[in-house]
Amino acid sequence: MPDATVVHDEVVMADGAKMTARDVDVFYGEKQAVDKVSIDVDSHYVTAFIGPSGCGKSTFLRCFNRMNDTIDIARVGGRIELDGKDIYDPKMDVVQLRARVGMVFQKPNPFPKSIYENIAYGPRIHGLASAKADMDEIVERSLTRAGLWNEVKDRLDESGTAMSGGQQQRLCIARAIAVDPEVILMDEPCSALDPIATARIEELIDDLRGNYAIVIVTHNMQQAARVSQRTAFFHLGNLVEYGGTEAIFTNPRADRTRDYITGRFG
Ligand SMILES: Nc1ncnc2c1ncn2[C@@H]1O[C@H](COP(=O)(O)OP(=O)(O)OP(=O)(O)O)[C@@H](O)[C@H]1O
Repeated sequence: MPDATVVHDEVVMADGAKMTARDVDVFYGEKQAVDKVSIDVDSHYVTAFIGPSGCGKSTFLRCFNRMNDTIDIARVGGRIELDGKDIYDPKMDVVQLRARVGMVFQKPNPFPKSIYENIAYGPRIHGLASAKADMDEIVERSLTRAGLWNEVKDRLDESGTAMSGGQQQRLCIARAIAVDPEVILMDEPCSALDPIATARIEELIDDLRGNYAIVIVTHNMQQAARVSQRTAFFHLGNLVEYGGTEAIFTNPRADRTRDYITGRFG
């Protein structure tokens, strides 16, 4: 029986959370990867999920927009709500859910289409633009927000896959933004990037903060400390401790958190 999660007062939300997870379990076949995890995600902050490799942080992240549905052997239990609505309700439209809860992956994965089409695809299938001028505006706004417009405005017809890795990742963030999400999930978004491209993504995350609830999985503790205001520490499928980032890094309360932060394991 794991110890109960240590939850700091700072992360208890008076005015309701954007997303909540309650007693979430995930199994891959017989193997349990996430064990009774409960957490609230605030819309105003960046929340970092940290912990040693294999602790279940990516698996848990994928529960928030039902990405685990795409893995045959994955089974999710417990309850996850977005604005108080059960996202695993059979009536939930998963395509709609994934527009509201967007995702950016470890490896930039632009479509093999033009830069313009990478952004326009989502708004088109969701019917967000009726005229070409509306679509042009969405494309410009999304690329501007992702800090990419000035670099690409004269080559919107070029392929998204011909850009640098860092630009591709910002394109993927622009693509997520284009459908007006409320939550953006980022699964190790910088792990394939060099330090300069990483710094730009970290700045971008900071710029986006407040407009979207952002949840980022990272095994880079310095990155979690730089970009997040909330940190959740996972170990062996358990959520060990959840609190303000500064408190987690300077004054952790659980022994397992302290050992990880001070480099004693993981
Ligand atoms: N598609 C899958 N099929 C079977 N087992 C999986 C699958 N994905 C993850 N696992 C297992 O679930 C556990 C948790 O993995 P997960 O990737 O969520 O951890 P993580 O904390 O994000 O690790 P990392 O930082 O290495 O990505 C691990 O034991 C992993 O081997």
